[in-house]
Amino acid sequence: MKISVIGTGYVGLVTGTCLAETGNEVICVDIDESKVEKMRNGIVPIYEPHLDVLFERNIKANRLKFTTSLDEGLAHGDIIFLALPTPEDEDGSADLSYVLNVSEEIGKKIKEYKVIVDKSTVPVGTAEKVHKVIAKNASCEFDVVSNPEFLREGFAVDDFLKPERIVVGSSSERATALMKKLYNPFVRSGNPIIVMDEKSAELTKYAANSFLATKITFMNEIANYCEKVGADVDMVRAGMGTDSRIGKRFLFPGIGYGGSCFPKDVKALQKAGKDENYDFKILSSVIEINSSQKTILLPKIENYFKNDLKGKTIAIWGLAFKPETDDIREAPSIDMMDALLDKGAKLKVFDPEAIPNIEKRFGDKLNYCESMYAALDNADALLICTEWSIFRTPDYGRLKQLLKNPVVFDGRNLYNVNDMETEGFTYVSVGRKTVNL
Ligand SMILES: NC(=O)c1ccc[n+]([C@@H]2O[C@H](COP(=O)([O-])OP(=O)(O)OC[C@H]3O[C@@H](n4cnc5c(N)ncnc54)[C@H](O)[C@@H]3O)[C@@H](O)[C@H]2O)c1
Ligand SMILES: O=c1ccn([C@@H]2O[C@H](COP(=O)(O)OP(=O)(O)O[C@H]3O[C@H](CO)[C@@H](O)[C@H](O)[C@H]3O)[C@@H](O)[C@H]2O)c(=O)[nH]1
Repeated sequence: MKISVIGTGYVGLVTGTCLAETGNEVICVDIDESKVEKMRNGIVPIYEPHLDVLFERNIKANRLKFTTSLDEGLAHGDIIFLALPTPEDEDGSADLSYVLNVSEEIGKKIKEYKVIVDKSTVPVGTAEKVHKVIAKNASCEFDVVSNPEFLREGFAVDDFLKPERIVVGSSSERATALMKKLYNPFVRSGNPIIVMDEKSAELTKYAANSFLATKITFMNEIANYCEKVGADVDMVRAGMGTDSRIGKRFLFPGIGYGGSCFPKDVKALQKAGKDENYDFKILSSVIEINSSQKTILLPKIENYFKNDLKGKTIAIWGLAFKPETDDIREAPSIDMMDALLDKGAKLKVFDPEAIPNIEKRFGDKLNYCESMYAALDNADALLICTEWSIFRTPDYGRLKQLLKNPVVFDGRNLYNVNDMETEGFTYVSVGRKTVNL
């Protein structure tokens, strides 16, 4: 099939590449000329595990192409995917300007039947708006489908190739048949393509993200309470998660959720509720709790240094909003670094992939280090913000040798509390016993 993808970010590039992988001819369109130039030269512009192999082989096979020309993209695809940003607007709602502006162009430019597929995360009613905007100028038939994307950064290729489900919001039999033909190769193991109306599809995405953000936030509250009463959140998590009605996943407490999706999507659903005079009380709490959770370790760090962080050097491991990505959008590390800098601390930071993006945000305010151990040299304490695998089994001897004080503030509960106690570290984590303080 001939496919065009408009917007070549984390979602668009993965979508385009994976659809080329099943034999489709794909053109990806992006307005960012430098990005398109890189991709034309065979460079993947983001860090996403396993994407490079598929990317390279589909470019070689001539199934995956890149352009800055919307005209070229629209002429090519029978199915046109919109994978455009829907960032948070000032009032918390989703900014639909990218989606609607491109839709307006689509209306002016298409000359034969096309299926326009919205893959961006958008509020209920957007498919209808997109349809109207295109219809204003369109001289041919077209259908608009809502097809929310559920991939996770860091696992995006696997999530796309082996989805647990595919949601298709469509009221056109013709468009639904094309979507099924396109996606059947991805659900051969029997996972469903769930067809529903457009509005329900749009809400499914916000509901799923808001539920997951709520699940994490609930565990963060349990963790905070564990500290008050001397319970261990790891034990509570194990005890709860084995109940299949609750499930083991997304129960990991820490310094809050971040990323390009949960924070903005929870706020967008809350705002969409408000617009209908519906008060999503649970979402308001989730937003509030997550905001304070991001800096939950700050008072503990201040307390350790007797409320004087001026001139103290803190080493930070992990800056991306989660492991296996270079994405720093809404990363808890940013809140922690802003707060620590504000208190006069100096920061030596390390992340396997996110330093170029962090450097754009913080410039020369941070000391960027080449390795996790380089960050520790002469630092007064270590703070862990992201659970990259390489941090999981550190050389404790080296840690003690390099740090001025053997103290670790762990925002992701990476280490066994008893091991840290035996090794002689002062160890502060989330929802568990603090040792050697
Ligand atoms: N990142 C994720 O993990 C994820 C997962 C599921 C859904 N989503 C949703 O998918 C959408 C895209 O997210 P993303 O993370 O891929 O965004 P992104 O910011 O990584 O990428 C968006 C791309 O669109 C391009 N663009 C902007 N305006 C354009 C235009 N007029 N024409 C062509 N290209 C244009 C940008 O240059 C950029 O490359 C959002 O609605 C997001 O909420 C994201
Ligand atoms: O038990 C957990 C799981 C996650 N997180 C945090 O939650 C955030 C989001 O993590 P994750 O969901 O793994 O990453 P995303 O790539 O943001 O993916 C989410 O957002 C995407 C964009 O909408 C959706 O497509 C995915 O299904 C949804 O999981 C990160 O800051 C994690 O550190 C926790 O704190 N505890």
